[in-house]
Amino acid sequence: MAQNPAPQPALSWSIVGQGAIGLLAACRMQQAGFDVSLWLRTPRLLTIKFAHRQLQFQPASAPISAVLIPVKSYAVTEAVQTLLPAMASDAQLVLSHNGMGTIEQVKPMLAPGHGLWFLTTTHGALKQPDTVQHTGTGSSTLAALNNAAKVKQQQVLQAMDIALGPVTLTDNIQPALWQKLAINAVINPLTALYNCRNGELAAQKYHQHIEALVTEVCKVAAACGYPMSAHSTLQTVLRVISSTAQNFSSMQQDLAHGRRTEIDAITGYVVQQAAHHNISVPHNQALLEQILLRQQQRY
Ligand SMILES: NC(=O)C1=CN([C@@H]2O[C@H](COP(=O)(O)OP(=O)(O)OC[C@H]3O[C@@H](n4cnc5c(N)ncnc54)[C@H](OP(=O)(O)O)[C@@H]3O)[C@@H](O)[C@H]2O)C=CC1
Ligand SMILES: CC(C)(CO)C(=O)C(=O)O
Repeated sequence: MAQNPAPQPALSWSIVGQGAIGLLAACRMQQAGFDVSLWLRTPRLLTIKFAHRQLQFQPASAPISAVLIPVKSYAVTEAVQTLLPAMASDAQLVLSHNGMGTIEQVKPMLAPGHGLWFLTTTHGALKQPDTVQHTGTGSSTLAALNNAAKVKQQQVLQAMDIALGPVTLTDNIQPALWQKLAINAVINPLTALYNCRNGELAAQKYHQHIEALVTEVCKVAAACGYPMSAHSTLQTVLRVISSTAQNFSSMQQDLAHGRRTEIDAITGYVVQQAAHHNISVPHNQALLEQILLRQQQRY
């Protein structure tokens, strides 16, 4: 007779940084009873206000058994490098960020027992000094990226469902990442360039440009083995423009505050993959150059 697998004991979780998404996840997990600590550049006790309550987090200490890494795409490999000496031999690592390219960089850094995951989310969060706000209710897609992850699936899924759920577990994260990439490759650079809220991109004057960007991303996705319909991807992008109309995108905010953007992992990734497959992407190429120039002037 088939038996249900024995329930696995909950893991202790560490979360990297004190950014918006990481603190949202940390607060929700602590409120649900999880043992959560923070991996900060300077280890210390951190008090954060969330939903009218003050929550306290201890600094993470070795050995780390599970870690959520919700840092900007360009900060992922350095974060993993600094975590490695503190990680248990069967530690679980969950990457979570906008943009692409980090999975290939992180995989070879890990020991055979380290489980690797990717979680992509549509939740929105805002960090202000000592406070984190849940600014947009969303959902997440999660996938195990190696065999050492599959062994701990039940525990990681249960924790991520509390942190940034509801979570859909998938065998292959790539289609979800390409869909998110198409959204970010349109909204982020355009709002950064025109210094506007997401909703302003619904104006007719931007429609042709958006359609051209989406068509190029879909051609590149197909060449990479993830075909996406240009028509339905465009509808998805327009839906996100409308559902996040009042938001300033992360790239608009980064440029406005003189911070480094994630353009390399978003439009840069599209252009790099296009070159690899000999596909012409003039609209994405031009946007990449414009944002890099703005970033150089401000960062
Ligand atoms: N905010 C949102 O609503 C959403 C964000 N995302 C994506 O999620 C990712 C994270 O976003 P967000 O939370 O806004 O980003 P933030 O930059 O606000 O947060 C990242 C945090 O991680 C810290 N950090 C980075 N590297 C290390 C390290 N090696 N050790 C310790 N701390 C480190 C950063 O510190 P420091 O500043 O010192 O580098 C910062 O506090 C991004 O890719 C973003 O695009 C996706 C959906 C929504
Ligand atoms: C979906 C979108 C565009 C919401 O603003 C986003 O992910 C971002 O700003 O980085």
